[in-house]
Amino acid sequence: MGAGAVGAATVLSLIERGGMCCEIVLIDLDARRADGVAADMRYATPLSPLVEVRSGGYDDLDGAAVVVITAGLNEKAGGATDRSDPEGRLRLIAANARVYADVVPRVVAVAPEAVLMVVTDPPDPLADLTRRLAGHDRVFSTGTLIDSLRFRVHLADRLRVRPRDVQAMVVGEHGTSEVLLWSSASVGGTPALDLLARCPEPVDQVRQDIENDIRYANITIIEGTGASQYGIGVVSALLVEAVLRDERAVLPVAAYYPPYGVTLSLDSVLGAGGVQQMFMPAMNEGERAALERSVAALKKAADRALAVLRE
Ligand SMILES: NC(=O)c1ccc[n+]([C@@H]2O[C@H](COP(=O)([O-])OP(=O)(O)OC[C@H]3O[C@@H](n4cnc5c(N)ncnc54)[C@H](O)[C@@H]3O)[C@@H](O)[C@H]2O)c1
Repeated sequence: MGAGAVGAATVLSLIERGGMCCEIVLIDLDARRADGVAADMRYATPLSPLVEVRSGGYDDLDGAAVVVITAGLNEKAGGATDRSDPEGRLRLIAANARVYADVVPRVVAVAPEAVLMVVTDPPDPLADLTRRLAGHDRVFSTGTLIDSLRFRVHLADRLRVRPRDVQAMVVGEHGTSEVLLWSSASVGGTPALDLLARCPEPVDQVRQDIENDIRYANITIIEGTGASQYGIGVVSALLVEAVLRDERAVLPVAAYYPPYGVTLSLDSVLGAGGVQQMFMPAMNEGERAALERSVAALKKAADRALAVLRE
């Protein structure tokens, strides 16, 4: 759902990773856009493992295993590109909640068994709204996986190692209140903070710089290209695969966590049916307090999303 920048990047990544999907249908309010993107992608399929890519309408979701929802305003269109604005992506909540109030019931009517993956910003409160609209729990959002990858990339840069070998996680909101788990970040078996302490720059300054790079990465990208799309496209394709293959992959994606009564990212086990279990990762006192603040921000945001249903 949504054949814009993120939807298109997700489909391209699914085609290139290959082999998981036999049929991909692109749907957009702008049917000509969905037609154009699908036609463009289809011409690449002779070079990929067998997959059918086409545009369609809601009826074509009959039997879908996963529905990826990227429909809605992005940060640039919704005026959420000011680094000094504590709201960040939450500025998009009312507009995109209205889009979801339109889209989700129609998706669920045709594809009642599908797992619903929320990508549209702000993804965590929109996942709460989606659960409510869908009337089931097979709902998750891409959460802070993209932020965690950004954390790994920036740490790797500073430490001059490859990002694949850095373990680092961001939890809570995919947004300004997100929490970087510095206390457990590591390279091989060594704490990342110990390694940073060997670098010439003061550790506090490096931490601050990395936090800013991650928290506002979307804005940096948008200033250059108008839409953050390629990284999230790869992430979305990987998550679709984890569901279709019942991988039980442990990833920081967001799902409803009953002890907090809200959707947020923790260690989530992703497989058939969506998120199957969630664990609270190890964190120090400061990180725990920051997570509580993120939960409070997410609860308010979820209420704002639900308020759209009462309009
Ligand atoms: N979760 C993440 O980490 C992450 C990362 C990047 C972008 N995003 C978000 O993803 C969303 C999409 O971004 P984009 O850059 O692709 O935007 P875009 O404007 O390129 O595409 C959005 C598409 O949604 C369609 N749309 C709008 N309302 C619709 C409706 N009611 N039914 C069907 N289609 C509808 C539009 O026609 C458009 O083609 C934004 O909210 C953006 O902020 C999230």
